[in-house]
Amino acid sequence: MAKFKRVIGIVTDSIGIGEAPDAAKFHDDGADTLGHIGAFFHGDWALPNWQKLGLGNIRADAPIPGVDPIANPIGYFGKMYEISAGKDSMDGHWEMMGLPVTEPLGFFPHGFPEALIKQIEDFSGRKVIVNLPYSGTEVIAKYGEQQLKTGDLIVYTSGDSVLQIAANKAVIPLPELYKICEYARSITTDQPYKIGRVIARPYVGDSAANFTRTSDRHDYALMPNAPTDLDRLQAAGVPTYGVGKINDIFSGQGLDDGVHTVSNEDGMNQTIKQVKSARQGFIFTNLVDFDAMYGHRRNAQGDGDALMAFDRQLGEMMAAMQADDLLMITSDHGNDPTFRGTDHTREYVPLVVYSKSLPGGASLGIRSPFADMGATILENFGVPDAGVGHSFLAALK
Ligand SMILES: O=P(O)(O)O[C@H]1O[C@H](CO)[C@@H](O)[C@H]1O
Ligand SMILES: [Mn+2]
Ligand SMILES: [Mn+2]
Repeated sequence: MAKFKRVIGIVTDSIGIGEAPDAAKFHDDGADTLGHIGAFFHGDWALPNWQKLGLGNIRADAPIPGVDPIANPIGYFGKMYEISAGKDSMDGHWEMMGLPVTEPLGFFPHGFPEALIKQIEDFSGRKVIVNLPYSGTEVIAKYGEQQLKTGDLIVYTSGDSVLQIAANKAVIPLPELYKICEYARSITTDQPYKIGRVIARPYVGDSAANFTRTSDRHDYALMPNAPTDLDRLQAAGVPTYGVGKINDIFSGQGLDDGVHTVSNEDGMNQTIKQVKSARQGFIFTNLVDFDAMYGHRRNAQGDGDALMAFDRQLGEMMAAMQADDLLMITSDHGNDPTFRGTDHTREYVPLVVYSKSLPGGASLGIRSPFADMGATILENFGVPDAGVGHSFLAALK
């Protein structure tokens, strides 16, 4: 019988806790999302609920300003580093679920090859402009007015394996944008492209001053190339439920059901709603605002405010939890809002684990790969794992 009837896994997307052992390989040495947000606030901010679970105890040697270690955390705490070739959301989430991404995904720092662009132009009947790495808000501010006049497609990428198409809904209706993205997805799945995600980036507005991206963004990810822990749970009859971007990241594979969300607040409300319901099994939640609204925008104030808002909802969630619930909070990569550039940063991710029926107070140490999370969930539900991760279930005592 499962030790915990329900496991709730929350990914605070892009909240790293200091440079990973291989950060230099990614030119990310010195990155520290949580530490630098704390420093930005001069310690004058607070994450009291997360801190109670042990967030500040993860690196007592180099405390996060404003989130000090405490004497008796009620949760278990540690940090993890990933072994995947990249530092994108897919790498992080797939690795959590037992499938590290070892073959690097296609990465096009100078834009996509002409032949691919031509295929997209031929299919859509529209011209492609930009075709360079860009911040998504900057690219529409710069080229959105041109798009309004011409109906051209704004194609851009980033430091991740992504092909993104920005389209003003007034000139390129949403169904058409989705169709073009589905087509782009279908031709970039295999080598020589093997692009992690094609992303539809709709926005509204009639001038650079008011262009605003909308929440009907859609990610078309590669299908997992092997079974993940979600598939293993599902095959064993353990219910699986995704909140937010989870369904997109796994292309729905291994998920029984789920809900898309419009914000972190909505994501937490949806998760709390499930916790208050009779649902059992694994609830997997992604909170993407930290990443999309603040990390990539290099907005430390916004990131910190969003973390404090999350912490308040975390308090609500802890109050709603039952004795046989297990909560895990972690992240998929870093995105230091004080770092150069606008890309993800290769960092450790925090791990805190909590249940009302456990005493807490112990360290889970430095763990790798992220698959330790999935292995623990599988062991809890009595499902054999693939041997990639190492379960820490026995340490929860
Ligand atoms: O700058 P925007 O459009 O937010 O895009 C960012 O979001 C993408 C996927 O989450 C990242 O690869 C980065 O490019
Ligand atoms: Mn992410
Ligand atoms: Mn991102």
